[in-house]
Amino acid sequence: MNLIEVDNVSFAYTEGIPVLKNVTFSLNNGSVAIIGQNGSGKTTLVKLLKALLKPISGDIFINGINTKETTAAKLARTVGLVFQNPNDQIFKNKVLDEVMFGPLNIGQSMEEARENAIKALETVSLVDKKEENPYDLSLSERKLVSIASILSMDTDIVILDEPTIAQDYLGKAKIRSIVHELVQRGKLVITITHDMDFVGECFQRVIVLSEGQLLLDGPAREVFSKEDVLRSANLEPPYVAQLSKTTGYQGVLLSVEEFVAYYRSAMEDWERRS
Ligand SMILES: Nc1ncnc2c1ncn2[C@@H]1O[C@H](COP(=O)(O)OP(=O)(O)OP(=O)(O)O)[C@@H](O)[C@H]1O
Repeated sequence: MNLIEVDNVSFAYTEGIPVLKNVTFSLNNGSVAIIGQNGSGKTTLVKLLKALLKPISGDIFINGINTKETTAAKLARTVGLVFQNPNDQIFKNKVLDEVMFGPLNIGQSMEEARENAIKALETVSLVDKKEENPYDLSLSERKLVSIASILSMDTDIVILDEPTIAQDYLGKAKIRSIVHELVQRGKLVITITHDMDFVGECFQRVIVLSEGQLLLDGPAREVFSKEDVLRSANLEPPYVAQLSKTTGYQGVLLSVEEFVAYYRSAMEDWERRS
């Protein structure tokens, strides 16, 4: 059984104006980025995965349960969704209370919830801010608090909506390490993002939506090699992939680490031959 099964799903907010058209894919554990230009249907798709919306045709199964027969609240133990804007998610006036809210809501004891919240705050390096008001923190820190409040529930599926927005270099590095750690622990991590560098560095699989349809679905390296198809959806491969092309490299490099390793071995080759 797949963790997520999306079977021929269509959706419209307004009758006759489809936003998603016959989308089919399945996901298990690992990391998946859903990309596409503005309005291609990414946020709608993750709201469907969380049962905040229901398909008008087709079905979505989460752990075998049809989202038409459940609610977002009932899925809270399985699917955690971190909103793009932390201000839409945060409503407590103490960081610790905010991060404990989810665990308490799914029935954990006070002690268990506190323990899980502290663990989650350690993961995002904000345990020292646990007594503060989230609104006294920077936007970047608030975003990390909203991630912690999902991590504290230890769901099998973690969905991150534009996690790198408002993050500086260190914040992005922190989010990358959180994604890697979750994947290592066997979770399914889904992101929707416009940040192709983040996708290249962090995500194993890429799903491309274009005008509500699934345009590409495959390993990141394969998807980013299809430049013409990406261009037709107004998307570009990660910067490092584009840079490596200018050096004559034939494949697709996805991260700075891969670029440095390639460049180093090319220089060694060149030195050996000269
Ligand atoms: N609540 C809503 N009511 C009506 N139309 C909506 C609603 N939410 C989104 N839409 C429309 O649905 C389409 C898909 O929007 P969606 O937000 O899913 O796309 P997206 O790929 O996430 O875009 P972005 O990258 O800009 O966040 C757009 O045309 C949008 O205007």
